[in-house]
Amino acid sequence: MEEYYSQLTGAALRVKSTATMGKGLFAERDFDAEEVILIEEPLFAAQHSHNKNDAVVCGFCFRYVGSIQLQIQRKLEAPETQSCCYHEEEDEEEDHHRHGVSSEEALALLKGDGFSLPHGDKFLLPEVVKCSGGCSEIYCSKSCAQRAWHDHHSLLCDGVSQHRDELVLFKEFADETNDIFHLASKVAFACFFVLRLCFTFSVQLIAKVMLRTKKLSESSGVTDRNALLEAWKPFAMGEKRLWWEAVALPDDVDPLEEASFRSQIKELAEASLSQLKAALGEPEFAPLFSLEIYGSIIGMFELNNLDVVVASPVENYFLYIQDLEPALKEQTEQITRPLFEALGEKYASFCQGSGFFALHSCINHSCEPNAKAFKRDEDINGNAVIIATRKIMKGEQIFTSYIEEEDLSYTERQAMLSDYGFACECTKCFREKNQS
Ligand SMILES: C[S@@+](CC[C@H](N)C(=O)[O-])C[C@H]1O[C@@H](n2cnc3c(N)ncnc32)[C@H](O)[C@@H]1O
Repeated sequence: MEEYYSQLTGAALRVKSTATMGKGLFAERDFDAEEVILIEEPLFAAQHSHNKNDAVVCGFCFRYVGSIQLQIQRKLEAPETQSCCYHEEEDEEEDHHRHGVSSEEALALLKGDGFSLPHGDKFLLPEVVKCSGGCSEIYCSKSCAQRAWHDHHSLLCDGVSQHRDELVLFKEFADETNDIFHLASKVAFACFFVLRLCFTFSVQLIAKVMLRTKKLSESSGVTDRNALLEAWKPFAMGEKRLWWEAVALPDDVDPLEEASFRSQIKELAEASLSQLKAALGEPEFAPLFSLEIYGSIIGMFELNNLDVVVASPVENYFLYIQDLEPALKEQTEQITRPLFEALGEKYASFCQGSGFFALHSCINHSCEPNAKAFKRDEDINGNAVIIATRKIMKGEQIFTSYIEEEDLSYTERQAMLSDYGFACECTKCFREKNQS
């Protein structure tokens, strides 16, 4: 384990076992407060499907692409209720920000002959590079397109896949799972959302392992079995539990119904696995398609998934306009105001996804953390960035907080963390537990 992680950490960090929390990430040198501890690319990641109109980004590194004009156009074209997190109150609030300019009117302006967004040249974005296989995936550069292709996309691209129909069926199955649940709607929603995410992730992970296995057995001549074990290594390291055992029991499920809830989830995984087998299963990869492995892949996401967030250049653009000197601002807003008004709250919506990060997922929780995930202005892609929140000395373990409410009481914090499936063993909890 330490050897595998040492290839990823470099000299400043180390992954090693802890007494009570499994493995953890440790500082191998001092870090100053506010210093960047880690910048890490995801092993795999995906933009949430409901976010695709809010942010047009590279399918590999999540950088915004095209132009500010294209980004605004996509936001305006998005159907009103496309978000999975649709809240009526938010929509009402959004309406207050609109002053009678409809999306259609704003789009007509944007697409009008000779329209050019004032000061758009101060916010240049990389040109859109289309997938060479002919599907709808887009990238910010040829290099990202090639990396995605070799990493997983050559097995999944609609334009070239021999199993296109099966992949579509698998995806549709995930999309329709909310009908399968007979329990309360909140439960259905939570599991539905996880399963959709897991569709994207499991196919990406499995395609990635298959392609890497093929490459390893071609280049080094090792047996398929050994190559498969080597390709699986990054995921073998991730903390895993079977999904149907790891998932927290939702509040609205009667504890007496727990066994039935877990067995429904297991059946769901089983059914989705048979779709996945039809789409990607090749005999030499049979071990990847067992229910135990599939359940633990989904369980690993459940335990280790991290948000992928990229700030919006559209928000920065409108902030820039707002800060122009008064005469220029007035002149510019003659053109941009209708767009701003039609966008409403959407002007600030940003890129959202989830990802699996080899090192970030080794960071344990503390209710008095010494680090946090933080994006600086220059962090314009989906990489995770961890910074120190105080001076950290060589040898200390790096901790972030998994919850936002670190000031709550011991009992309240433990209750929140039980949703993550563990009892917190951090120094603050240890102190407070012994005081009470
Ligand atoms: C994202 S993983 C962190 C890495 C993990 N320790 C490992 O071995 O892979 C989260 C898991 O680490 C353990 N963990 C993290 N913080 C903890 C804490 N404060 N107290 C006890 N266990 C903790 C729990 O098992 C939790 O489910």
